[in-house]
Amino acid sequence: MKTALTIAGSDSCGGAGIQADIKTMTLHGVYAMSAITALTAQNTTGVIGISEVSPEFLGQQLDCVFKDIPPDAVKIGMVSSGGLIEMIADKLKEYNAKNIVVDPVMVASSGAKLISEDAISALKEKLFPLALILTPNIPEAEVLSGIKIKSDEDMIEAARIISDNYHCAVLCKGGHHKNKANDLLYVNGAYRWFKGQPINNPNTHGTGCTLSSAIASNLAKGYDLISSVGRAKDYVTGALAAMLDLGQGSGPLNHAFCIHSE
Ligand SMILES: Nc1ncnc2c1ncn2[C@@H]1O[C@H](COP(=O)(O)OP(=O)(O)OP(=O)(O)O)[C@@H](O)[C@H]1O
Ligand SMILES: Cc1ncc(COP(=O)(O)O)c(N)n1
Repeated sequence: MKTALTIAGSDSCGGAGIQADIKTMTLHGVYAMSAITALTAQNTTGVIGISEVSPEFLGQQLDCVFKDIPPDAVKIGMVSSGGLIEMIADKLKEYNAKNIVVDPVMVASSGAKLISEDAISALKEKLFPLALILTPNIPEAEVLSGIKIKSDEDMIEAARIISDNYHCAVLCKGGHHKNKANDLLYVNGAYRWFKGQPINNPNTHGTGCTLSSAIASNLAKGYDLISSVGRAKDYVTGALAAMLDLGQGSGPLNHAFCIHSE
């Protein structure tokens, strides 16, 4: 069985973060492991508390995983401080981790800030250079590229700037852009669109976490980067199109849409 590790925050309502990642990896037939960076108290209406682990404890979790069951792919999500990011970068280098997918989570869809300013520079300096692919949404791509994104051409230019700076592939997600369903992959100096039909579903909590862990799952299974992105996009589309409606705010996806429970 192929294996994958998520390094991310726990989401008490189960739709994003570690919980979304473990569901996604499991539904891909991949054995899921976790190293938790922070506990969040949140639901579909917002985040009310964040309790970070210490860098030392995160390091212990990573040692336990890598020394025992080395993952075939690693997904990194919410990491809210510079010290945690440095620890992750040191351990990924120490264990020569492969197939690293970084989702530079900055703000929750409910509006809560999930990262400190010092962590953004640590992400750029320490973690991005280790990544195979970064998966920013539009606001994150604006912060990382330094340009405003208003058009499809701006998405291409932002992804190019980020890819050139950190020497990795960049998937600029279009959920915050006009038609909501078109993502742009920039890799090795060329771009490719992954287009979808916009789904009229306000319940999008965790779409970004789900997409990045689906990419990691497919990489773990041996698919190349372009196939992994295409397959991950199809999975998110299916989970969104299943129209699960839970909670009072922007609810979670149905990660198990492909299993019929009745
Ligand atoms: N209404 C929609 N219809 C179809 N696909 C969508 C829709 N909204 C988002 N997506 C897809 O979901 C994925 C995540 O995109 P998005 O830009 O929302 O990321 P994000 O902001 O990181 O997500 P999150 O909601 O977890 O913060 C992308 O593949 C995007 O195309
Ligand atoms: C622990 C954790 N990680 C990531 C997100 C972002 O996901 P979303 O933007 O869908 O709320 C989140 N809300 N919580």
